Amino acid sequence: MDLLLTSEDLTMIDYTFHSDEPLVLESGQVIRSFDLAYTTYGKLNENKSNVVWVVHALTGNSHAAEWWEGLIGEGKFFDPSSHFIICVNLLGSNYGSTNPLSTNLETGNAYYYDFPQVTPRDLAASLERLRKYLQFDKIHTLIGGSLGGQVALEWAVALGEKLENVVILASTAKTSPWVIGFNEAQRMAIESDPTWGSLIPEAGKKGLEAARAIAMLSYRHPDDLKKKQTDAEEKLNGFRAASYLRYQGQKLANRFNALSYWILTKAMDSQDLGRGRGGVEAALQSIKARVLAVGVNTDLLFLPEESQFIAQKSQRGQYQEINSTAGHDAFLIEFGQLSEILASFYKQSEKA
Ligand SMILES: CC(=O)SCCNC(=O)CCNC(=O)[C@H](O)C(C)(C)COP(=O)(O)OP(=O)(O)OC[C@H]1O[C@@H](n2cnc3c(N)ncnc32)[C@H](O)[C@@H]1OP(=O)(O)O
Ligand SMILES: N[C@@H](CCO)C(=O)O
Repeated sequence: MDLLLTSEDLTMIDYTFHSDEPLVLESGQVIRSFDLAYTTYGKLNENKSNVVWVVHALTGNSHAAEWWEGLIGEGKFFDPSSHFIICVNLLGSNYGSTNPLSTNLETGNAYYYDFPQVTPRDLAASLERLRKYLQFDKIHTLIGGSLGGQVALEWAVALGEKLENVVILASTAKTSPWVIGFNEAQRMAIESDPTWGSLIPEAGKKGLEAARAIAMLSYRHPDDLKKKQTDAEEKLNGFRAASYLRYQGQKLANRFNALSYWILTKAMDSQDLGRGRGGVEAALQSIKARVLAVGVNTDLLFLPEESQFIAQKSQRGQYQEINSTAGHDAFLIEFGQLSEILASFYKQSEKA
């Protein structure tokens, strides 16, 4: 496909990529064919050297300029007038890519609970299909946070010299028991929904509300809740923090599917960059690109030490920290700091 011809202006364009070639997953299972919904912003330059590939987090979608509005857009750090920005809805997610509600070609019915387990490495392999299709021999920057960072790290190892810079935000090279525990508690909440197990698209919806409420406690910091959810008046019931979590649960359940949530939290759990590569350190050392790992000082989920480790063990790694009371989700919120951190990272590469 010639994106030089299709991206004549700087507006957002939505596409769907279809792969007919079977994808063999780490588990040994095979997805016979799949779709990836993706969105581009800006215009590819002639030597295709301005590609910025964004990988979204757990419940994100390909509309990166919406959920990262402080970072992508006219006058923003990643400006479509100079960068060609692409973001793909991850396989398994319900924003247009093949997911548990899609048709399983083996049966002719929707996958539902038969959707195969996917890992961040599998998700990276699906992105690689699209890169080849688009004939991008180089990616200038690959950037992702949280689950998106896990996928980006996996892809950075596989891309080798084809990748120049990788930015990993609030993420990890190997999922900690703490994160797996949070995710398991959320899946237990989904399982306890009496509709879970039935073949309806809304299966597990109430359970997903509870799962998101649990997750929010890991995405925020106690100081953030104290600042925003303290009750002014004396009371015995009806606390702000309680209605906040209930609201957040409903907000997610109204836009996200519990089966996709299940698949993607399982993917998050399974991250081990060193699997089959002689360990995590060896895998990080094998990355050829410059690596910027960014932690959040108040992240209670993916700890800053995990980002520091990525930077320390990568050959060309550096660490920066976001200071925020927002907790883990600061990578989706603190645009000013993120822009400064990125500017300083690229400035150094100009000097090198
Ligand atoms: C269609 C799509 O949305 S696509 C996917 C986009 N999402 C993503 O990519 C995922 C990444 N984004 C996120 O996780 C989030 O949007 C974040 C982290 C960036 C910001 O989170 P938010 O929920 O907007 O912020 P915050 O935690 O401050 O909560 C604010 C919301 O809670 C509501 N709220 C705050 N306090 C209370 C309370 N005590 N009781 C009830 N509701 C409350 C606010 O009214 C506000 O509601 P709104 O979202 O309807 O405007
Ligand atoms: N808040 C993020 C998850 C944390 O990385 C999301 O909903 O995708």
